[in-house]
Parts: sequence; structure tokens; C-alpha cells
Amino acid sequence: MAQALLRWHDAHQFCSRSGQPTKKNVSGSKRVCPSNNIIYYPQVAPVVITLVSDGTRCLLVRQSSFPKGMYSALAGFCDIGESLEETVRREIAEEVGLEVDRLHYSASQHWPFPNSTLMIACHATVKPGQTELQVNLRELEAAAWFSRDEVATVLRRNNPSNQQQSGAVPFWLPPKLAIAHQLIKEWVEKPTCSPLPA
Ligand SMILES: NC(=O)C1=CN([C@@H]2O[C@H](COP(=O)(O)OP(=O)(O)OC[C@H]3O[C@@H](n4cnc5c(N)ncnc54)[C@H](O)[C@@H]3O)[C@@H](O)[C@H]2O)C=CC1
Repeated sequence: MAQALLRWHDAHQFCSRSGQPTKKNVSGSKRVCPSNNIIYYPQVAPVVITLVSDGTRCLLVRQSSFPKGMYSALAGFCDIGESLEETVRREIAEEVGLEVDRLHYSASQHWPFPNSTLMIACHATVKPGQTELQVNLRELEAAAWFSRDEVATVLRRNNPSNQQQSGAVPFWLPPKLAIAHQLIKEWVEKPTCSPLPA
């Protein structure tokens, strides 16, 4: 959090209107341009992260930039003018070609890597029978459905010491501090979780 704020200050040293140096206030909550009094506040970009399920399986994806073997839920930045629900529907359609049937909010998290984002975590379902994936290979390296048992096994072994004891696992999940991990764990632990119509 502190590092994210320091990075924002470092990247906003000059006023975009006057080109003059901006000044940080005492608490570090904003910067002001002395020549025109424009105030700059630290920015947080909203990102939705969604775990899609077809009722019995969940969809996990990987990008080529992920550490080797790691799969996660689908994430995407909100575009200007979109509601969170619209972002979820657009991202899922764009990245894996699925239509969201039901959607519900789970939790949120500030994520400072590489810049400040507000992660908004949701569960979504698609209709059974409408689960065929059209993976957008410009955005994703892979996407696949996994059963609750498969994900539960990987979650149990999802730390390096357990992996050494129990041999290789087919894939692994984000660490506990990431909201993606909490979202996946919630799905595994709450099989009755039933999202509302979006
Ligand atoms: N805490 C968690 O559990 C997780 C956090 N994340 C975070 O969510 C964010 C988004 O994830 P991905 O889409 O996978 O990231 P990404 O970094 O692959 O971004 C995708 C694309 O969005 C565009 N973009 C970058 N910054 C933007 C902004 N401020 N507004 C609009 N578009 C922007 C860029 O064209 C970029 O190529 C990343 O910051 C990532 O670190 C992602 C997954 C899990």
C-alpha cells in the first residue's frame, strides 16, 4: 500500500496542464500544481476477478506471464462507462467466449502490483450445456474446466513444503494473500453457493 502510493507520487511529479512541478501535501494524500491549483489524487483502477462455474466445475485460466504451472480466475480492468456486471460479462465473453447466466459479489481487495487496483471478486455461472470454450489466445495461454475434487486437492497442496512431500501436482493456484485464492477456496468450500440472476 505504502509502496503503491510512493510509486504514484513518483509518476506524478508534473502537472499535465501547465507542465510545472507539482507539490505533495504533508500527509501525502494528493499533489497540487502551484501555478493553477489543480489537485491530483492517487488513482485506483477497478478490476473484476471472476470465478466462472457450470455448477459442478470451475474455469481456471493462465496467461503466459504467470509463473509456470499457475492457473487463476479471470481478471480484467473496467472500461470507462461500464458497470461491474458489464465488465464481468464482457471479459468472460472476450476471453473464453462464454455467456454469464448468474453473477454474485464475493469480496474485494486492494492490490498494489504493479499499480494500485481495487480487485472486485465475483462468482459467475453459465448454463449447463453452454460450456464450450473459445479461448482468446491473444489474452490467455490456456483455459480449462476443473472439478471440485481436482481444485480441492490442489488447494490442499498449494504450498511448496506440501508439494515436496506429496509429489508434483498438475497445476497450482495463486497464494493465500491473493483474492483469487480466496475466491477459489470459497467455491470449493461452499458447494451450495448459488449466484443470483445478473
Ligand atoms: N489479487 C489477485 O488475486 C489478482 C490480481 N490481479 C491483478 O489484476 C490486474 C488485471 O489483471 P489482468 O487483466 O490479468 O492484467 P494485465 O496486467 O494482463 O492487463 C491486461 C491489459 O489491460 C490493460 N491495462 C493495464 N492497465 C490498465 C488500466 N489501468 N486500465 C485499463 N486497462 C489497463 C493493458 O492493455 C494490459 O495489457 C493486474 O494488476 C493484476 O496484477 C490479477 C489476478 C489476480
